[in-house]
Amino acid sequence: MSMTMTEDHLDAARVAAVLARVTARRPRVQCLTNTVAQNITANMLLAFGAIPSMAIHVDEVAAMADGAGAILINIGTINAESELAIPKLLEVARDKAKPLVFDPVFVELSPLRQHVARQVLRLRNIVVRGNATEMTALADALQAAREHNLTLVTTGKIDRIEGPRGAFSVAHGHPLMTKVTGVGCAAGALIAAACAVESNPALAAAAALTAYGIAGEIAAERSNGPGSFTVALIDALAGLDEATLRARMGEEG
Ligand SMILES: Nc1ncnc2c1ncn2[C@@H]1O[C@H](COP(=O)(O)OP(=O)(O)OP(=O)(O)O)[C@@H](O)[C@H]1O
Ligand SMILES: Cc1ncsc1CCO
Ligand SMILES: [Mg+2]
Repeated sequence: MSMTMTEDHLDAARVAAVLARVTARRPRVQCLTNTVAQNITANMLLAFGAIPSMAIHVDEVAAMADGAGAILINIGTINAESELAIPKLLEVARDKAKPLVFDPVFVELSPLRQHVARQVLRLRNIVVRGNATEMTALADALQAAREHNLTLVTTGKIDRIEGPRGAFSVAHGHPLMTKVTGVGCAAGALIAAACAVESNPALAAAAALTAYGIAGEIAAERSNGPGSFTVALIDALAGLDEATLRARMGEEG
């Protein structure tokens, strides 16, 4: 997606303020996500200070989402049952005005995923987080959905965030983040947790991705490859403080 707005500036204090609200309020994020990324997503949410719930049964997802601070829908391993659970989550998000983050995993690869993504994109006020391939495959539907307050988050070497109330670029992170499956999926969950405590979704996404990217930079310095990087990423996210954010964001002195 091309940037059409002047970008906002994010400083360490604003990131730290969002992180502090997550830690203080411990929002629960109801995640309907893929079977590959469930574990890393739940652990990353805990490291971030949030509470994961990974319920998937079609007859209980609405109840589970009802008291949650935010909802994540990720179609990475969509199956016949989760296809039916998705509309139930959309209904709760709409009726209870809950933040909803949608991750259109591999939407470029199948007509079913295209169909489901377009159903989800009919909902107002959602955040869509995908990589460049996924966001490009949905370009027309994303463009149309901007009419109803969509926030677009395209991750990669530089994360691009664009919503009705602001636009940000986040240049933090490390290439090892692409060598562990589910790191992108977990990013969507962190954005959802931030949206539970920050009403501007673009700011919430930028704060979450800045924290995640900086945790990735720290983890890369402490690890020897993708396996140890995964553990180090969880540790680094859990250990982030405002002084570290300031130093990594060039605000020292
Ligand atoms: N080349 C890179 N350098 C630094 N950070 C990166 C790079 N590529 C991705 N990231 C970071 O990795 C995280 C995941 O983004 P990515 O775009 O790789 O997700 P994804 O492709 O959906 O991943 P997956 O589906 O495998 O979980 C983001 O926080 C992003 O900023
Ligand atoms: C590898 C994989 N396959 C379906 S979902 C997933 C996790 C990364 O998106
Ligand atoms: Mg992905």
